[in-house]
Amino acid sequence: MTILDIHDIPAQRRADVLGQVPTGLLIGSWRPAEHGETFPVHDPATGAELLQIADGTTADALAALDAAADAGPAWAATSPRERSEVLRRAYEALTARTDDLALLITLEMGKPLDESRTEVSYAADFVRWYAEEAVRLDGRHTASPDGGSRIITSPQPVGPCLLITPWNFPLAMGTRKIAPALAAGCTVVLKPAALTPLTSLLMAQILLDAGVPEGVLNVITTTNPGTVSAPLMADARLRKVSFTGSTAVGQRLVEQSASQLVRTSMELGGNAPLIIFDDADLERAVKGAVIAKLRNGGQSCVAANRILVQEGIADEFVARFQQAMAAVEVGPGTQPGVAVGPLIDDRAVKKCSELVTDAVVRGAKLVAGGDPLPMPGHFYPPTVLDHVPAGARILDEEIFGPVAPIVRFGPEAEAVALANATPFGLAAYVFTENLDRALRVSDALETGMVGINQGIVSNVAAPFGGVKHSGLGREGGHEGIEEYLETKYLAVNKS
Ligand SMILES: O=CCCCC(=O)O
Repeated sequence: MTILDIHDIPAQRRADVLGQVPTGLLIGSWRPAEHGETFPVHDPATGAELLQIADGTTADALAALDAAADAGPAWAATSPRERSEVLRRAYEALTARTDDLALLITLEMGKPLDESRTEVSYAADFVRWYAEEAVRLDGRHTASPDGGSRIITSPQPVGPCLLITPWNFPLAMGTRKIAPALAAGCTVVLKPAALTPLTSLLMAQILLDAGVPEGVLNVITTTNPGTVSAPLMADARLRKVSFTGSTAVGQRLVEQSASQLVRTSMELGGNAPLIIFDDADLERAVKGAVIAKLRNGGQSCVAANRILVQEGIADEFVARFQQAMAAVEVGPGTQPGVAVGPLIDDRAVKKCSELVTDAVVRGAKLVAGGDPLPMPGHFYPPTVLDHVPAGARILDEEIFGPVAPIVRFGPEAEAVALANATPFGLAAYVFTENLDRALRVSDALETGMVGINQGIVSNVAAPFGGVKHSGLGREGGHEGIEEYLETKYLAVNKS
């Protein structure tokens, strides 16, 4: 591993991009928080304060729902083509601002600039995809079995939505929810994570400039998420909540959804197994394992959390994987050549350290990394643990960092049993050159997504989501817009 020096981008460029971020709340139009309170947003690479922004209250959240509810009927009544064109303009505008948005993502979240650019393109693509889906919504027309009625169905927007997004993909997790909601004719209140709200604020301004009407998109930033979400969940006007984050918070929101029977989409935690069989293409498996582990510094719900390797190939795989992980450059995301930036905060570094120590104490062998880096910011190196025994915490908990625990297995059935031995069920990865095995194992895995011979499943055209404690519903693809639609059925007398 190479640890690069802290080398910042020019102060003027940084000030320019921060100067473009609106610092208020978007409640129809931009406003300060009700009580004028603000909170700081920090750079995880240096700990430096980036900006102070409005700290929203319950009253602000309810005002945002007022704005969304008031704007709802007019937005739902726009033609699909009109909504599509607003979204298409938003896609063009986001793409044109790639450099600004990418720098902002790197400054507040830490990922390397190249990865931030990839996130901007991924995020903008959701907007393009749903601009295209907006004009492809349809229903059915059929006859009742007795021939006495026509049955006509049509999709209707569910109504005002609360969208709660995480810090790890501050732009893409926003557009993955906002774009299908707006395409369906819904209005929204967005609550971004307190650690990374700046990207959402700039994105919101870009969407307004592209023609999203006042009240259709509202943004409440806050350090106290419960004071925003709980009153909205209890309000009969809210019809939908979409959340990406931890399973514990998701469960709380699902409980709260009961009182007003609010529809829920929950994209929650993961514990992805990455399974490598003896018959895998080893080069492809190593490359896939590195990306599945290190994308976003391992801070992703679909990150490979457990690497399961079949005995016959294990020594060779571990040798090559250890070498690839150890060669990765770690440093501030603004530094060229860096592939892994800082973790989001000290707690994340502490968690990685604790999980590694626990595994080693139980008998795992540390073969790369293993200690927080002695530099300012929250840096943890790519780390590989071999022979991790059952019972180690790292096999049961979401790591959210660049640590790869390896478990060796014998027969295929053992791999499937190990993979499924978790309450989570988001993503899994399978590496094998045998098509029958790939499909058989994929069928047996209790997950919403399976990557076959590749370490990335994310794709705007595909339904992203999990089973078991990993959530409810799907985002992306055609399925993603259905989360924001109700079916209305007309019974038309035929006689
Ligand atoms: O933590 C989950 C974010 C998922 C990002 C993606 O790959 O779409």
